[in-house]
Amino acid sequence: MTPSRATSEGGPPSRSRTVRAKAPGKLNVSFSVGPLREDGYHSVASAYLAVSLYEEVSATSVDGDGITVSLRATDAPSVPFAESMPLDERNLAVRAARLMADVTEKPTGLHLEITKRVPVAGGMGGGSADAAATLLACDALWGSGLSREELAHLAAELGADVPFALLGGAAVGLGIGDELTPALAPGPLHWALVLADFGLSTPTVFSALDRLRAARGKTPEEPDGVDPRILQALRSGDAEALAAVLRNDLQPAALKLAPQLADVIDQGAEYGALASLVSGSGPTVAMLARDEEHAIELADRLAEAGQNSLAVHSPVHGAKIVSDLTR
Ligand SMILES: C[C@@](CO)(OP(=O)(O)O)[C@H](O)COP(=O)(O)OP(=O)(O)OC[C@H]1O[C@@H](n2ccc(N)nc2=O)[C@H](O)[C@@H]1O
Ligand SMILES: Nc1ncnc2c1ncn2[C@@H]1O[C@H](COP(=O)(O)OP(=O)(O)O)[C@@H](O)[C@H]1O
Repeated sequence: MTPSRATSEGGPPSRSRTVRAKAPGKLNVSFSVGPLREDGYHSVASAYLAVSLYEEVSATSVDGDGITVSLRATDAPSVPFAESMPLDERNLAVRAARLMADVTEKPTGLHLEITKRVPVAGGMGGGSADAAATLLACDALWGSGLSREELAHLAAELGADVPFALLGGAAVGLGIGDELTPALAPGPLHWALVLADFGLSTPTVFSALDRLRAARGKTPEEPDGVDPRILQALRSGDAEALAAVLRNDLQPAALKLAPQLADVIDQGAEYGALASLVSGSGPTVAMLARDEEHAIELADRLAEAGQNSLAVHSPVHGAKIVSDLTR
């Protein structure tokens, strides 16, 4: 889609500059959920891994003021209903640009074009990756010169997962998932992902978990960090050790809302995945493989069986600038 561009009437078209940035989707290889807090969030302990599925955002300076956004047709045919992404002020990339403009007191006049590769509402933080890439792109475009730390503060205002999309690699997230400590994970770890043809809303999945716990008379404890065995498995890049300790407290709630995901998890076991896990609030299912060849083989078999699947690796870098062009 071509960005609509307002030019000053009668005058020559202004030169425009485009900064392109990319940021990765994520998996939570461990996700412990504590009690519901007064602000509507849950305290969590998350072990994040950035995966090789990247969102890209092109930020172009345009005449006039206002922020517009469009979806770029992607070369990855696998993103289900990418067009369901909101193309207005609700878009996380637009919210990120608006926040940058407010904080740095820059005039807006901006068009954002998003290349979507991470499934929408898939539990892989695609919108968060768009927000992180936008923060970086706008910082460069407007010459704001914010530090990584200042950008991380802005990221946390946009959503629990946004700081990790900025950081990338592997990290432990406490608080609501936004208080990050990088983790050692030389990797590589290889996965087959199964993308669903529907989305799950993050708040709905958290609420479903609260209801499941209430029905069982369970009061959740404050999470006291990530299981050291997870961090050890990440440090050693040992896929089999990691497979034995993967954890996602949201999984039972996602399965309650979308029972068909249990079949996908069973399929992973049948096809020889080391372990299968719902990613974040779902519905994407991540299957851990022994190595790259195994991940590709798994993804191929799943595709033959009619699933929308692809192989990815982790960890990968966080948000970064890809190009900076003036035309
Ligand atoms: C579950 C996780 C796991 O990484 O990812 P996704 O499955 O969404 O990708 C995250 O916690 C999601 O992070 P993110 O998607 O950025 O959440 P936000 O926009 O900040 O919050 C959306 C809503 O989710 C719920 N929420 C989110 C984070 C958290 N620690 N507790 C919550 O209860 C709240 O209802 C909140 O209003
Ligand atoms: N840039 C964006 N990309 C995707 N979804 C977005 C974006 N901005 C806002 N949204 C809204 O946020 C919801 C969840 O976004 P997403 O990050 O894709 O999933 P998840 O939170 O499951 O990782 C979507 O259903 C969509 O309505």
